[in-house]
Amino acid sequence: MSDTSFSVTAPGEAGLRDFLALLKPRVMSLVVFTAFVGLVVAPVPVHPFVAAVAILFIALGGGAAGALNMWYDADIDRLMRRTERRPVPAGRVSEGEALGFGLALAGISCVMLALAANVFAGLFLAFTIFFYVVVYTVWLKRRTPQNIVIGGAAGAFPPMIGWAVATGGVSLESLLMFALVFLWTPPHFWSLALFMRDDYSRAGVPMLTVTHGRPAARGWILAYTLALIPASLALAFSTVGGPLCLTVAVVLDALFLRGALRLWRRDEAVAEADGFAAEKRLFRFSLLWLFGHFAALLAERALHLTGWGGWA
Ligand code: HEM
Ligand SMILES: CC(C)=CCC/C(C)=C/CC/C(C)=C/COP(=O)(O)OP(=O)(O)O
Repeated sequence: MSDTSFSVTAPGEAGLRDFLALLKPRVMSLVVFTAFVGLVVAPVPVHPFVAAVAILFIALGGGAAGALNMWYDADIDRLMRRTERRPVPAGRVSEGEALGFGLALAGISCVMLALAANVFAGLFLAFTIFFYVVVYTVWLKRRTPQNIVIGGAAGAFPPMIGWAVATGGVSLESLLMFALVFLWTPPHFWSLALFMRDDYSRAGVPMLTVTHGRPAARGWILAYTLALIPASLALAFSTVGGPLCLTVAVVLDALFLRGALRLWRRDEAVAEADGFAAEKRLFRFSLLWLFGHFAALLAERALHLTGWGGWA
């Protein structure tokens, strides 16, 4: 995420980089990539200009959600080392500016997506922003360790939005892409929460590692990784998958499972002593895992256009 972006501006003096940081550009890059793949693999071709405009507004909508999240979370972001330098807690952007910026961008992106693509896609983007900001950030994040499981749905909607841009609707394939991101979110986030537990504890955010301890989180990471495997294979065998997707899925799933098993077996004292190296590795690998699956869908589609790829 973009909280690591530094600015030379003094407190109260917002620079362009600060407003860019409000969009959480690093996280949103993968969100937007999954939306792009959802759009491209759909069976209805989209004019390249419409596709480019749609992706731009999905990116801006995702960024708006990030800005609204940072507006609401400024108090807890101030208490965590990872987030204390963000524009709002650091005082470079006021809460009012972040709120206004987020709301304006959210409104513009949803309306423009509805006009450029279709009303369903625009409403779906609005619902996703609502889900991330209101359901996850405002309602669940500070209340329950299930926050990221339920709230994670927001991050899983973008490939469905991409699909909706092309088709105007929902399908089994777009639901399988949703399931892939939805089941991936807990191992993605909880592996990070294993080595960031103290930050969340300081801020009073009830992440699983704080409320139930690290050993429980290790067990849940393994459980979700096991659930992720059938979802990834089902997607590979669907109409948007093919032999390439299946190969990538088998390799990445095996590596993810190996990493999750390793974390599960780890002794807490050993993990603490080596600075949570294996946990950090699995977190980084989770990003590669998701990117790899969606890149494989894209490659399968490209092969399909040349007469190869796909199951048919
Ligand atoms: C509720 C769901 C999620 C939670 C709680 C979560 C949480 C986090 C956190 C706390 C970080 C560390 C960011 C930092 O450097 O400060 C992170 C990194 C990241 N997340 Fe997630 N995440 C979620 C869903 C997603 C989704 C759906 C995607 C993309 C599809 C995603 C992509 C990324 C990426 C690309 C990074 C690395 C950013 C970097 O390079 O620093 N995350 N996530
Ligand atoms: C198109 C669209 C609207 C997309 C939204 C996609 C989305 C919800 C992605 C989730 C990304 C994320 C960083 C969640 C963590 O928030 P956090 O508040 O727990 O993380 P933080 O502590 O780093 O702020």
